[in-house]
Amino acid sequence: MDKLFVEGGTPLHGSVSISGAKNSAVALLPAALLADATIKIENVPAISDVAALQQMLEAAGVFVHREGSRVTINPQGGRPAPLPASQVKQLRASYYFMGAMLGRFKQASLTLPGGCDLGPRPMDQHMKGFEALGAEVFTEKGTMHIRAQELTGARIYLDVVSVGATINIMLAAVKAKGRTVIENAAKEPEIIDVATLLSSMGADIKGAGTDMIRIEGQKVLSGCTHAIIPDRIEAGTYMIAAAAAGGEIMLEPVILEHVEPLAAKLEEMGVQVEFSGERLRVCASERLEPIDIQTLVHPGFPTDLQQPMTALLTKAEGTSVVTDTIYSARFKHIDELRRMNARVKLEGRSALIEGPVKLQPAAVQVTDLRAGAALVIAGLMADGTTEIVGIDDIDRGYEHIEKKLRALGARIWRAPLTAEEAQEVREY
Ligand SMILES: CC(=O)N[C@H]1[C@@H](OP(=O)(O)OP(=O)(O)OC[C@H]2O[C@@H](n3ccc(=O)[nH]c3=O)[C@H](O)[C@@H]2O)O[C@H](CO)[C@@H](O)[C@@H]1O
Ligand SMILES: C=C(OP(=O)(O)O)C(=O)O
Repeated sequence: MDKLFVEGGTPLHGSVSISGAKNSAVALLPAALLADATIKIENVPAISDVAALQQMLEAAGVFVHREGSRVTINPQGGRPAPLPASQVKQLRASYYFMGAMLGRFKQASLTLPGGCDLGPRPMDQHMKGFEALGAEVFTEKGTMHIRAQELTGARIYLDVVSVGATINIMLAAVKAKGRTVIENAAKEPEIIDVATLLSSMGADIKGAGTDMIRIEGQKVLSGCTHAIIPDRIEAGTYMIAAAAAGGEIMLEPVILEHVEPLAAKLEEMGVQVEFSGERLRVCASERLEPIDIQTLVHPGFPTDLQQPMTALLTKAEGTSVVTDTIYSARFKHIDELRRMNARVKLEGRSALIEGPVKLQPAAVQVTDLRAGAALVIAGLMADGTTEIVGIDDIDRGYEHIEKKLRALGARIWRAPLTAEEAQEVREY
Protein backbone atom coordinates (compact mmCIF):
# COMPACT_ATOMS: atom_id res chain seq x y z
CA MET A 1 0.00 0.00 0.00
CA ASP A 2 1.23 3.49 -0.92
CA LYS A 3 0.29 7.09 -0.18
CA LEU A 4 0.54 10.19 -2.35
CA PHE A 5 2.07 13.54 -1.49
CA VAL A 6 0.89 16.56 -3.50
CA GLU A 7 2.62 19.92 -3.13
CA GLY A 8 0.27 22.55 -4.49
CA GLY A 9 0.86 25.86 -6.20
CA THR A 10 2.49 24.81 -9.47
CA PRO A 11 0.57 25.48 -12.71
CA LEU A 12 0.33 22.60 -15.22
CA HIS A 13 1.93 22.83 -18.67
CA GLY A 14 2.51 20.29 -21.43
CA SER A 15 0.71 17.29 -22.94
CA VAL A 16 -0.97 14.30 -21.36
CA SER A 17 -1.86 11.12 -23.14
CA ILE A 18 -5.25 9.66 -22.29
CA SER A 19 -5.52 5.90 -21.67
CA GLY A 20 -8.23 3.52 -22.84
CA ALA A 21 -11.54 3.82 -21.00
CA LYS A 22 -11.75 1.90 -17.72
CA ASN A 23 -15.50 1.41 -18.00
CA SER A 24 -15.08 -0.11 -21.49
CA ALA A 25 -12.07 -2.26 -20.59
CA VAL A 26 -13.82 -3.80 -17.59
CA ALA A 27 -16.67 -4.98 -19.82
CA LEU A 28 -14.58 -5.95 -22.85
CA LEU A 29 -12.34 -8.39 -20.98
CA PRO A 30 -15.23 -10.53 -19.68
CA ALA A 31 -16.97 -10.15 -23.09
CA ALA A 32 -14.04 -11.98 -24.70
CA LEU A 33 -15.28 -15.15 -22.94
CA LEU A 34 -18.12 -15.26 -25.48
CA ALA A 35 -15.84 -15.80 -28.48
CA ASP A 36 -14.89 -19.13 -30.01
CA ALA A 37 -11.45 -17.81 -30.99
CA THR A 38 -8.76 -15.35 -29.91
CA ILE A 39 -9.67 -11.74 -29.10
CA LYS A 40 -7.07 -8.98 -29.12
CA ILE A 41 -7.91 -5.83 -27.22
CA GLU A 42 -5.75 -2.75 -27.73
CA ASN A 43 -5.36 0.41 -25.67
CA VAL A 44 -6.11 -1.45 -22.43
CA PRO A 45 -5.35 0.81 -19.44
CA ALA A 46 -2.78 -0.40 -16.87
CA ILE A 47 -5.08 -0.11 -13.85
CA SER A 48 -5.75 -2.52 -11.00
CA ASP A 49 -9.37 -3.19 -12.09
CA VAL A 50 -8.01 -4.67 -15.32
CA ALA A 51 -5.38 -6.71 -13.44
CA ALA A 52 -8.13 -8.16 -11.22
CA LEU A 53 -10.26 -9.07 -14.26
CA GLN A 54 -7.25 -10.76 -15.86
CA GLN A 55 -6.87 -12.92 -12.73
CA MET A 56 -10.58 -13.76 -12.83
CA LEU A 57 -10.38 -14.80 -16.50
CA GLU A 58 -7.37 -16.98 -15.68
CA ALA A 59 -9.28 -18.56 -12.78
CA ALA A 60 -11.96 -19.46 -15.35
CA GLY A 61 -9.35 -21.31 -17.44
CA VAL A 62 -8.89 -18.55 -20.03
CA PHE A 63 -5.47 -17.77 -21.52
CA VAL A 64 -4.62 -14.07 -21.10
CA HIS A 65 -1.43 -12.38 -22.20
CA ARG A 66 -0.62 -8.69 -21.80
CA GLU A 67 2.07 -6.96 -23.83
CA GLY A 68 2.18 -3.16 -23.41
CA SER A 69 -1.38 -1.97 -23.80
CA ARG A 70 -2.50 -4.98 -25.88
CA VAL A 71 -4.23 -7.91 -24.19
CA THR A 72 -4.67 -11.21 -26.04
CA ILE A 73 -7.40 -13.50 -24.76
CA ASN A 74 -7.99 -17.07 -25.88
CA PRO A 75 -11.22 -18.17 -24.19
CA GLN A 76 -11.32 -21.68 -25.63
CA GLY A 77 -10.26 -23.41 -22.38
CA GLY A 78 -12.81 -21.38 -20.40
CA ARG A 79 -15.08 -23.06 -17.84
CA PRO A 80 -17.76 -21.77 -15.43
CA ALA A 81 -15.42 -22.08 -12.43
CA PRO A 82 -16.06 -20.08 -9.24
CA LEU A 83 -14.10 -16.83 -9.41
CA PRO A 84 -11.75 -15.72 -6.59
CA ALA A 85 -13.90 -13.76 -4.13
CA SER A 86 -11.09 -11.36 -3.20
CA GLN A 87 -10.84 -10.13 -6.80
CA VAL A 88 -14.61 -10.15 -7.40
CA LYS A 89 -15.06 -7.89 -4.36
CA GLN A 90 -12.37 -5.48 -5.56
CA LEU A 91 -14.46 -3.98 -8.36
CA ARG A 92 -17.98 -3.35 -9.48
CA ALA A 93 -17.50 -4.66 -13.00
CA SER A 94 -17.00 -8.26 -11.85
CA TYR A 95 -20.74 -8.39 -12.51
CA TYR A 96 -20.01 -8.61 -16.27
CA PHE A 97 -18.90 -12.20 -15.68
CA MET A 98 -22.58 -12.96 -15.01
CA GLY A 99 -23.74 -11.93 -18.47
CA ALA A 100 -20.65 -13.31 -20.22
CA MET A 101 -20.70 -16.68 -18.42
CA LEU A 102 -24.45 -16.98 -18.80
CA GLY A 103 -24.06 -16.39 -22.56
CA ARG A 104 -21.15 -18.81 -22.91
CA PHE A 105 -21.95 -21.59 -20.36
CA LYS A 106 -25.63 -20.97 -19.51
CA GLN A 107 -24.55 -20.63 -15.88
CA ALA A 108 -22.60 -18.34 -13.58
CA SER A 109 -21.88 -18.14 -9.84
CA LEU A 110 -20.40 -15.03 -8.29
CA THR A 111 -20.01 -13.40 -4.87
CA LEU A 112 -21.48 -9.89 -4.73
CA PRO A 113 -19.23 -7.45 -6.61
CA GLY A 114 -17.44 -4.51 -4.93
CA GLY A 115 -16.57 -1.13 -6.44
CA CYS A 116 -17.10 2.37 -5.12
CA ASP A 117 -19.37 2.83 -2.13
CA LEU A 118 -21.74 5.49 -3.48
CA GLY A 119 -24.90 4.55 -1.59
CA PRO A 120 -27.22 1.71 -2.69
CA ARG A 121 -26.18 0.06 -5.98
CA PRO A 122 -28.80 -2.67 -6.51
CA MET A 123 -28.64 -5.15 -9.39
CA ASP A 124 -32.35 -5.83 -9.81
CA GLN A 125 -32.37 -4.68 -13.45
CA HIS A 126 -29.53 -7.07 -14.36
CA MET A 127 -31.52 -9.92 -12.77
CA LYS A 128 -34.75 -8.82 -14.44
CA GLY A 129 -32.94 -9.05 -17.78
CA PHE A 130 -31.39 -12.47 -17.13
CA GLU A 131 -34.75 -13.85 -15.96
CA ALA A 132 -36.49 -12.48 -19.05
CA LEU A 133 -33.95 -14.41 -21.15
CA GLY A 134 -35.00 -17.61 -19.35
CA ALA A 135 -32.49 -17.84 -16.50
CA GLU A 136 -33.20 -18.73 -12.90
CA VAL A 137 -31.44 -16.43 -10.42
CA PHE A 138 -30.94 -17.21 -6.72
CA THR A 139 -28.56 -16.25 -3.91
CA GLU A 140 -27.09 -18.78 -1.50
CA LYS A 141 -24.60 -17.92 1.27
CA GLY A 142 -23.71 -14.60 -0.34
CA THR A 143 -23.15 -16.09 -3.79
CA MET A 144 -25.44 -15.31 -6.72
CA HIS A 145 -26.23 -18.25 -8.98
CA ILE A 146 -27.69 -17.89 -12.46
CA ARG A 147 -28.72 -20.93 -14.49
CA ALA A 148 -30.57 -21.48 -17.77
CA GLN A 149 -31.48 -24.56 -19.79
CA GLU A 150 -31.65 -22.34 -22.82
CA LEU A 151 -31.48 -18.57 -23.36
CA THR A 152 -34.30 -17.15 -25.45
CA GLY A 153 -34.49 -13.57 -26.75
CA ALA A 154 -37.01 -11.31 -25.02
CA ARG A 155 -38.31 -7.73 -24.84
CA ILE A 156 -36.80 -6.15 -21.72
CA TYR A 157 -37.81 -2.72 -20.42
CA LEU A 158 -35.31 -1.32 -17.89
CA ASP A 159 -37.12 0.45 -15.04
CA VAL A 160 -33.90 2.34 -14.27
CA VAL A 161 -31.44 3.51 -16.93
CA SER A 162 -28.42 1.39 -16.02
CA VAL A 163 -25.05 1.12 -17.75
CA GLY A 164 -24.24 -2.20 -16.05
CA ALA A 165 -27.63 -3.81 -16.72
CA THR A 166 -27.63 -2.69 -20.38
CA ILE A 167 -24.18 -4.20 -21.01
CA ASN A 168 -24.81 -7.34 -18.95
CA ILE A 169 -28.04 -8.10 -20.84
CA MET A 170 -26.26 -7.48 -24.17
CA LEU A 171 -23.54 -9.97 -23.16
CA ALA A 172 -26.04 -12.75 -22.47
CA ALA A 173 -28.42 -11.87 -25.33
CA VAL A 174 -25.81 -12.15 -28.11
CA LYS A 175 -25.85 -15.91 -27.45
CA ALA A 176 -29.62 -16.27 -26.86
CA LYS A 177 -31.95 -17.85 -29.38
CA GLY A 178 -33.80 -15.19 -31.37
CA ARG A 179 -34.31 -11.47 -30.88
CA THR A 180 -33.80 -9.43 -27.71
CA VAL A 181 -34.93 -5.81 -27.45
CA ILE A 182 -33.61 -3.69 -24.55
CA GLU A 183 -35.85 -0.67 -24.00
CA ASN A 184 -34.86 2.37 -21.92
CA ALA A 185 -31.25 1.27 -22.41
CA ALA A 186 -28.32 3.39 -21.19
CA LYS A 187 -26.53 5.37 -23.93
CA GLU A 188 -23.00 5.85 -22.53
CA PRO A 189 -20.11 5.71 -25.06
CA GLU A 190 -18.78 2.58 -23.31
CA ILE A 191 -21.97 0.75 -24.32
CA ILE A 192 -21.28 1.54 -27.97
CA ASP A 193 -17.69 0.35 -27.44
CA VAL A 194 -18.88 -3.01 -26.08
CA ALA A 195 -21.39 -3.33 -28.95
CA THR A 196 -18.57 -2.59 -31.43
CA LEU A 197 -16.44 -5.42 -30.00
CA LEU A 198 -19.39 -7.84 -30.02
CA SER A 199 -20.28 -6.85 -33.61
CA SER A 200 -16.66 -7.43 -34.67
CA MET A 201 -17.05 -10.91 -33.13
CA GLY A 202 -20.06 -11.46 -35.44
CA ALA A 203 -22.91 -10.44 -33.14
CA ASP A 204 -25.91 -8.68 -34.68
CA ILE A 205 -26.56 -5.57 -32.55
CA LYS A 206 -28.43 -2.46 -33.65
CA GLY A 207 -29.17 0.73 -31.75
CA ALA A 208 -26.31 0.79 -29.21
CA GLY A 209 -26.03 4.42 -28.07
CA THR A 210 -29.82 4.91 -28.34
CA ASP A 211 -32.44 3.92 -25.78
CA MET A 212 -33.53 0.86 -27.78
CA ILE A 213 -31.02 -1.90 -28.56
CA ARG A 214 -31.97 -4.84 -30.79
CA ILE A 215 -29.92 -8.03 -30.70
CA GLU A 216 -30.26 -11.17 -32.86
CA GLY A 217 -28.56 -14.01 -30.97
CA GLN A 218 -25.83 -16.10 -32.65
CA LYS A 219 -24.60 -19.64 -32.04
CA VAL A 220 -20.94 -18.87 -32.73
CA LEU A 221 -18.89 -15.72 -32.20
CA SER A 222 -15.48 -15.36 -33.83
CA GLY A 223 -12.14 -13.77 -32.90
CA CYS A 224 -11.27 -10.13 -33.65
CA THR A 225 -9.09 -7.16 -32.73
CA HIS A 226 -10.60 -4.14 -31.02
CA ALA A 227 -9.13 -0.83 -29.78
CA ILE A 228 -10.73 0.72 -26.68
CA ILE A 229 -12.02 4.31 -26.85
CA PRO A 230 -10.18 7.01 -24.85
CA ASP A 231 -11.26 7.38 -21.22
CA ARG A 232 -13.57 10.41 -21.07
CA ILE A 233 -13.48 10.41 -17.26
CA GLU A 234 -9.68 10.33 -17.11
CA ALA A 235 -9.59 13.13 -19.72
CA GLY A 236 -12.17 15.08 -17.70
CA THR A 237 -10.10 14.68 -14.55
CA TYR A 238 -7.01 16.23 -16.23
CA MET A 239 -9.17 19.02 -17.72
CA ILE A 240 -10.42 19.87 -14.21
CA ALA A 241 -6.89 19.53 -12.77
CA ALA A 242 -5.58 22.13 -15.25
CA ALA A 243 -8.46 24.50 -14.45
CA ALA A 244 -7.69 24.04 -10.74
CA ALA A 245 -3.89 24.29 -10.76
CA GLY A 246 -3.68 26.96 -13.48
CA GLY A 247 -1.64 26.78 -16.67
CA GLU A 248 -2.39 25.34 -20.08
CA ILE A 249 -2.38 21.67 -21.12
CA MET A 250 -3.03 19.56 -24.20
CA LEU A 251 -4.85 16.21 -23.97
CA GLU A 252 -4.78 13.51 -26.64
CA PRO A 253 -6.63 11.45 -27.77
CA VAL A 254 -10.04 12.76 -26.74
CA ILE A 255 -13.41 12.29 -28.47
CA LEU A 256 -15.12 15.69 -28.54
CA GLU A 257 -18.71 14.48 -27.98
CA HIS A 258 -17.62 12.40 -24.99
CA VAL A 259 -16.24 15.37 -23.02
CA GLU A 260 -18.70 17.99 -24.28
CA PRO A 261 -20.84 18.08 -21.09
CA LEU A 262 -17.74 18.90 -19.01
CA ALA A 263 -16.23 21.26 -21.60
CA ALA A 264 -19.50 23.27 -21.63
CA LYS A 265 -19.47 23.61 -17.84
CA LEU A 266 -15.78 24.59 -17.70
CA GLU A 267 -16.42 27.24 -20.36
CA GLU A 268 -19.33 28.59 -18.27
CA MET A 269 -16.78 29.00 -15.46
CA GLY A 270 -14.43 30.96 -17.71
CA VAL A 271 -11.95 28.20 -18.63
CA GLN A 272 -10.90 28.09 -22.30
CA VAL A 273 -11.39 24.73 -24.03
CA GLU A 274 -10.44 24.24 -27.68
CA PHE A 275 -10.66 21.15 -29.86
CA SER A 276 -8.66 20.26 -32.90
CA GLY A 277 -9.29 16.74 -34.18
CA GLU A 278 -8.59 14.40 -31.26
CA ARG A 279 -6.56 17.03 -29.39
CA LEU A 280 -7.99 19.26 -26.74
CA ARG A 281 -6.39 22.33 -25.18
CA VAL A 282 -7.42 23.60 -21.76
CA CYS A 283 -6.29 27.04 -20.65
CA ALA A 284 -7.04 28.01 -17.04
CA SER A 285 -8.50 31.34 -15.97
CA GLU A 286 -7.55 33.44 -12.92
CA ARG A 287 -11.20 34.17 -12.17
CA LEU A 288 -13.72 31.29 -12.09
CA GLU A 289 -17.49 31.85 -12.12
CA PRO A 290 -19.66 29.69 -9.82
CA ILE A 291 -21.96 27.20 -11.63
CA ASP A 292 -24.73 24.71 -10.93
CA ILE A 293 -24.37 21.09 -12.05
CA GLN A 294 -26.82 18.17 -12.13
CA THR A 295 -25.39 14.77 -12.86
CA LEU A 296 -27.50 12.90 -15.39
CA VAL A 297 -27.35 9.81 -17.58
CA HIS A 298 -25.38 10.31 -20.82
CA PRO A 299 -25.26 12.76 -22.57
CA GLY A 300 -25.83 14.69 -19.35
CA PHE A 301 -23.05 15.65 -16.94
CA PRO A 302 -21.37 12.40 -15.78
CA THR A 303 -21.62 11.51 -12.09
CA ASP A 304 -18.04 10.22 -12.25
CA LEU A 305 -16.79 13.82 -12.68
CA GLN A 306 -18.99 15.28 -9.95
CA GLN A 307 -16.41 14.78 -7.19
CA PRO A 308 -13.42 16.28 -9.07
CA MET A 309 -15.64 19.25 -10.05
CA THR A 310 -16.60 19.82 -6.39
CA ALA A 311 -12.92 20.31 -5.59
CA LEU A 312 -12.49 22.83 -8.43
CA LEU A 313 -15.61 24.78 -7.41
CA THR A 314 -14.01 25.72 -4.06
CA LYS A 315 -12.01 28.19 -6.18
CA ALA A 316 -15.01 29.78 -7.94
CA GLU A 317 -16.09 33.25 -6.85
CA GLY A 318 -19.52 32.58 -5.36
CA THR A 319 -21.77 29.66 -4.42
CA SER A 320 -22.11 26.64 -6.72
CA VAL A 321 -24.67 23.84 -6.36
CA VAL A 322 -23.81 20.28 -7.40
CA THR A 323 -26.68 17.78 -7.42
CA ASP A 324 -26.07 14.08 -7.98
CA THR A 325 -29.26 12.55 -9.38
CA ILE A 326 -27.58 9.16 -10.01
CA TYR A 327 -26.11 8.30 -6.58
CA SER A 328 -27.66 9.45 -3.32
CA ALA A 329 -24.46 9.24 -1.27
CA ARG A 330 -21.63 10.19 -3.58
CA PHE A 331 -20.44 12.83 -1.15
CA LYS A 332 -17.92 11.06 1.05
CA HIS A 333 -15.18 13.29 -0.35
CA ILE A 334 -16.81 16.37 1.18
CA ASP A 335 -15.60 15.65 4.74
CA GLU A 336 -12.06 15.29 3.42
CA LEU A 337 -12.32 18.53 1.42
CA ARG A 338 -13.58 20.26 4.56
CA ARG A 339 -10.37 19.15 6.32
CA MET A 340 -8.62 21.20 3.65
CA ASN A 341 -10.68 24.32 4.47
CA ALA A 342 -13.42 23.84 1.85
CA ARG A 343 -16.77 25.41 2.77
CA VAL A 344 -19.41 22.93 1.62
CA LYS A 345 -22.96 22.32 2.91
CA LEU A 346 -24.79 19.11 2.10
CA GLU A 347 -28.55 19.30 1.52
CA GLY A 348 -30.01 15.97 0.42
CA ARG A 349 -28.49 15.08 -2.92
CA SER A 350 -26.88 18.51 -3.32
CA ALA A 351 -23.58 20.03 -2.25
CA LEU A 352 -23.50 23.82 -1.86
CA ILE A 353 -19.94 24.95 -2.36
CA GLU A 354 -18.93 28.42 -1.22
CA GLY A 355 -15.95 30.00 -2.90
CA PRO A 356 -13.40 31.22 -3.26
CA VAL A 357 -11.40 29.64 -0.45
CA LYS A 358 -7.67 28.99 -0.29
CA LEU A 359 -7.37 25.27 0.34
CA GLN A 360 -4.96 24.24 3.09
CA PRO A 361 -2.88 21.05 3.02
CA ALA A 362 -4.03 18.20 5.28
CA ALA A 363 -3.75 14.45 5.79
CA VAL A 364 -6.76 13.06 3.91
CA GLN A 365 -8.27 9.66 3.16
CA VAL A 366 -9.57 8.41 -0.19
CA THR A 367 -13.06 6.98 0.23
CA ASP A 368 -13.66 5.91 -3.39
CA LEU A 369 -12.05 6.25 -6.83
CA ARG A 370 -13.27 9.70 -7.91
CA ALA A 371 -13.06 11.02 -4.34
CA GLY A 372 -9.37 10.19 -4.75
CA ALA A 373 -9.19 12.25 -7.94
CA ALA A 374 -10.95 15.12 -6.15
CA LEU A 375 -8.36 15.06 -3.34
CA VAL A 376 -5.44 15.06 -5.79
CA ILE A 377 -7.00 18.11 -7.51
CA ALA A 378 -7.54 19.79 -4.13
CA GLY A 379 -3.89 19.04 -3.30
CA LEU A 380 -2.78 20.79 -6.51
CA MET A 381 -4.62 23.93 -5.34
CA ALA A 382 -3.49 23.86 -1.70
CA ASP A 383 -0.76 25.97 -0.17
CA GLY A 384 1.67 23.27 0.99
CA THR A 385 1.90 19.46 0.95
CA THR A 386 -1.21 17.29 1.16
CA GLU A 387 -0.83 13.65 2.20
CA ILE A 388 -3.37 11.25 0.67
CA VAL A 389 -3.85 7.69 1.97
CA GLY A 390 -6.12 4.94 0.66
CA ILE A 391 -4.87 5.46 -2.90
CA ASP A 392 -5.50 1.83 -3.95
CA ASP A 393 -8.90 3.17 -5.03
CA ILE A 394 -7.20 5.73 -7.32
CA ASP A 395 -5.11 2.95 -8.88
CA ARG A 396 -8.34 1.10 -9.75
CA GLY A 397 -9.07 3.64 -12.45
CA TYR A 398 -6.14 5.98 -13.21
CA GLU A 399 -3.09 4.73 -15.07
CA HIS A 400 0.13 6.14 -13.48
CA ILE A 401 -1.64 9.26 -12.20
CA GLU A 402 1.42 10.70 -10.46
CA LYS A 403 3.67 10.13 -13.49
CA LYS A 404 1.20 11.84 -15.83
CA LEU A 405 0.79 14.80 -13.48
CA ARG A 406 4.55 15.08 -12.88
CA ALA A 407 5.09 15.24 -16.64
CA LEU A 408 2.77 18.28 -16.56
CA GLY A 409 4.97 19.91 -13.91
CA ALA A 410 2.97 18.97 -10.80
CA ARG A 411 4.86 18.18 -7.60
CA ILE A 412 3.37 14.81 -6.70
CA TRP A 413 5.06 11.63 -5.50
CA ARG A 414 4.24 8.23 -4.05
CA ALA A 415 5.69 6.59 -0.93
CA PRO A 416 4.96 3.34 0.89
CA LEU A 417 2.68 3.47 3.95
CA THR A 418 4.14 2.56 7.33
CA ALA A 419 2.71 -0.65 8.86
CA GLU A 420 0.58 1.46 11.23
CA GLU A 421 -0.81 3.63 8.44
CA ALA A 422 -1.61 0.54 6.34
CA GLN A 423 -3.55 -0.92 9.29
CA GLU A 424 -5.51 2.35 9.72
CA VAL A 425 -6.43 2.39 6.01
CA ARG A 426 -7.60 -1.25 6.20
CA GLU A 427 -9.73 -0.48 9.24
CA TYR A 428 -11.30 2.62 7.66
C1 LIG B 1 -17.91 -0.20 -14.14
C2 LIG B 1 -18.77 0.90 -14.60
O1 LIG B 1 -19.07 1.05 -15.78
N1 LIG B 1 -19.17 1.78 -13.66
C3 LIG B 1 -19.99 2.90 -14.05
C4 LIG B 1 -21.41 2.43 -14.16
O2 LIG B 1 -21.77 1.88 -12.89
P1 LIG B 1 -23.09 0.99 -12.79
O3 LIG B 1 -23.25 0.20 -14.03
O4 LIG B 1 -23.00 0.26 -11.50
O5 LIG B 1 -24.18 2.12 -12.72
P2 LIG B 1 -25.67 2.07 -13.25
O6 LIG B 1 -25.77 2.85 -14.52
O7 LIG B 1 -26.13 0.66 -13.26
O8 LIG B 1 -26.42 2.83 -12.08
C5 LIG B 1 -27.19 3.99 -12.29
C6 LIG B 1 -28.26 4.09 -11.24
O9 LIG B 1 -29.17 2.99 -11.40
C7 LIG B 1 -29.34 2.29 -10.19
N2 LIG B 1 -29.55 0.85 -10.51
C8 LIG B 1 -28.64 0.22 -11.31
C9 LIG B 1 -28.79 -1.11 -11.64
C10 LIG B 1 -29.91 -1.80 -11.14
O10 LIG B 1 -30.12 -2.99 -11.39
N3 LIG B 1 -30.79 -1.13 -10.35
C11 LIG B 1 -30.63 0.18 -10.01
O11 LIG B 1 -31.46 0.76 -9.29
C12 LIG B 1 -28.04 2.56 -9.42
O12 LIG B 1 -28.21 2.36 -8.03
C13 LIG B 1 -27.74 3.98 -9.79
O13 LIG B 1 -28.49 4.86 -9.00
O14 LIG B 1 -22.25 3.55 -14.48
C14 LIG B 1 -22.25 4.59 -13.47
C15 LIG B 1 -23.23 5.67 -13.91
O15 LIG B 1 -22.79 6.29 -15.05
C16 LIG B 1 -20.84 5.13 -13.27
O16 LIG B 1 -20.86 5.98 -12.15
C17 LIG B 1 -19.84 4.01 -13.03
O17 LIG B 1 -18.53 4.52 -13.14
C1 LIG C 1 -18.01 4.53 -9.83
C2 LIG C 1 -16.97 4.17 -10.56
O1 LIG C 1 -16.48 2.94 -10.70
P1 LIG C 1 -17.16 1.54 -10.26
O2 LIG C 1 -18.50 1.48 -10.93
O3 LIG C 1 -16.21 0.57 -10.84
O4 LIG C 1 -17.25 1.52 -8.79
C3 LIG C 1 -16.20 5.17 -11.35
O5 LIG C 1 -15.49 4.77 -12.28
O6 LIG C 1 -16.28 6.36 -11.04
